[in-house]
Amino acid sequence: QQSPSIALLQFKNSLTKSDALYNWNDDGSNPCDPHNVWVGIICSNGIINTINLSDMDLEGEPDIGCLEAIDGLRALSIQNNSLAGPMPNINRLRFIKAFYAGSNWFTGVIPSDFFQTLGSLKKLWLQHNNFSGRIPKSIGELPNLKELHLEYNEFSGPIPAFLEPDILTMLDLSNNKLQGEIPKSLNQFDAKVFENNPDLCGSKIGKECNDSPTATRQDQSEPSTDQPKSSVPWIIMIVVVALLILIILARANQIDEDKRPLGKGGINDEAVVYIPPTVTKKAPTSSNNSSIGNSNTSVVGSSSSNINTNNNNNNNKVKDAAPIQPQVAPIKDAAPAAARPMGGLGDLVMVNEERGVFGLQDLMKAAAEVLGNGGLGSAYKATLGSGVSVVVKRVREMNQMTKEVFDAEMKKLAKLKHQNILTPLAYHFRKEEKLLVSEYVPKGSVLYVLHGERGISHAELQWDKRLKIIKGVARGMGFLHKEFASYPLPHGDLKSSNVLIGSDYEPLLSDYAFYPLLNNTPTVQSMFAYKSPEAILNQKVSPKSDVYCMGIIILEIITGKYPSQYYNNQKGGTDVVQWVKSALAENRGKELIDPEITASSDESVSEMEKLLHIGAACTESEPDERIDLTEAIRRIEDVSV
Ligand SMILES: Nc1ncnc2c1ncn2[C@@H]1O[C@H](COP(=O)(O)OP(=O)(O)OP(=O)(O)O)[C@@H](O)[C@H]1O
Repeated sequence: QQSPSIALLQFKNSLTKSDALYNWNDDGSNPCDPHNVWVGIICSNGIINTINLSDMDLEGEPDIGCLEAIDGLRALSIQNNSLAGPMPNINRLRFIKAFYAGSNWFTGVIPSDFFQTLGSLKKLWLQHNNFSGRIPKSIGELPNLKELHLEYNEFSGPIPAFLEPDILTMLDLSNNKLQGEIPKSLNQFDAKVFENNPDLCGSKIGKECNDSPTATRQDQSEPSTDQPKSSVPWIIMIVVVALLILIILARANQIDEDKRPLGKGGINDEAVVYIPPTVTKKAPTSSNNSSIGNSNTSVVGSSSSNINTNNNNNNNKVKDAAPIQPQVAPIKDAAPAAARPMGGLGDLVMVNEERGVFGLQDLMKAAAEVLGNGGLGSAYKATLGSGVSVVVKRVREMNQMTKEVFDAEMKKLAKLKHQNILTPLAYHFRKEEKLLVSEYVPKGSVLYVLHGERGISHAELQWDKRLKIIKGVARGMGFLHKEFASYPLPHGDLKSSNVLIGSDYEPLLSDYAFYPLLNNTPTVQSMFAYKSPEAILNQKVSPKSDVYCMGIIILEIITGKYPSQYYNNQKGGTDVVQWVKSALAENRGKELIDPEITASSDESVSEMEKLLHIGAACTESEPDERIDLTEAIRRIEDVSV
């Protein structure tokens, strides 16, 4: 059998652009050599178990099958590149558990039985590609499948039957061309995961299925081929109609800027504009993809003439910045500030010039990527001409706010100085648009590093780092509770996606102190503090609700489990509160600690257990019985590495 290094080189040779893999060389070096580990390779005890090639600007048609020679390989990510061709031959990696191939240019029909050999597969991420035809039946037959992302493709036909729907905790089939009835076995998922499939029906999305051939097709036996009927005439028709709409929109826009949905309030932002992700992906330079970059591209976001319509020249890529965003409908919201015209819209107010001074014009010119669309609004990463990357958060429903109140709140936030608090850099206020700009933190959030791709940062998330993060979160919370002592919720939205990992693993809290800005709007309910038992039971929140949120993070970090509390319906993830509570009652706390941290720090298990107890005390369901923040911080500070 081939050696792992030969297999890796063969894989590299299948690519037409692989500059990032600069130390993958045929020089007898060992990919796991701790002094010169090959880029993207993650080893455990000298054996390759993960290959993480996300975001490496790779191009070509990857030969993944040759990696079957790497026995220990369990996770592979090629996400966010410009790879193309048919579905890569991952089916030769019979022991693979996680495969991430989102945001590339893969095309074509995947054979129905393609996944048959992949009985160990738990995570399959193929979103934002151009796959077509039916969702392979064999996906539904995977016995261990937990996460399935197929959104933003061209899949058609019925949703296949899932043999193990209860195991499936994360699913997104939105933005395809699926047809027929949504299987009842998928009822645990939010309607969002099926949206933008005009021909789907079922009680889940409130659309009755009639007996039309479309609606009943999934009950019939599968046709002999997965290929849908010729769609060429339809495509021509759609393109013509789209062009007509565009021309009309462009005219309307010229006539009266204020009549655009984004120009005036009153129209639901979500219904108005979205950036088709295939438009913002970077097309591979080596393959002939011209059709992707032209007529489609002019549809971007709105009728703005400022948008860069030449896809081959722009660097925008839809980035799956946080692969774990279960309650989020990604990439569907208004165009980023960076992609909209600013005529007469006022400018940014800079409140912190440490990262330089910039204005809306600079944001407009910046390469923008969608990071996500959370409960409070959507977030974009924009890389300015100066090379500085910032995050623009477009917050929903702050419309009742007067400019004076908003200014005052922003200035308060800008003054905060604490090593565990991310302070804003700038903001923008218009009656119908509020933007908050902050520094982009490259490592991402605790959510991402802990549960997302098992990359280098994850491997580094050992006991000492986890303790550092928990202490930093506690210190940041202590600071916010002093600064905003009069607020019912000094933070309000503390959860692992709002804890960013700064340099040297010092955590930075973000999205805090929004309560006064959101109060009296439905959006306030999206804050995580509203998932505390007192809020669920009687809509009451208090600073103790923040303590509950902190407890969830502590339990999440120590157990390594994704808390069910982050889901809207609590039907996925682990109920960390109950799980820890019952285990502690039976003196079994040790069993719950993430084996990834006990393996290398066995001597510290008793300290880890202390944190489980603190987490449990913070998540007591009765606020009166819940430990208060000062006491929690004191106990956390007592824990040592
Ligand atoms: N400054 C930043 N640097 C790097 N990543 C960020 C930054 N701000 C946000 N993110 C990441 O971008 C993604 C989207 O953020 P966003 O705040 O919109 O969603 P969220 O945290 O999931 O939900 P919510 O809106 O309820 O806070 C999250 O995964 C978040 O961790």
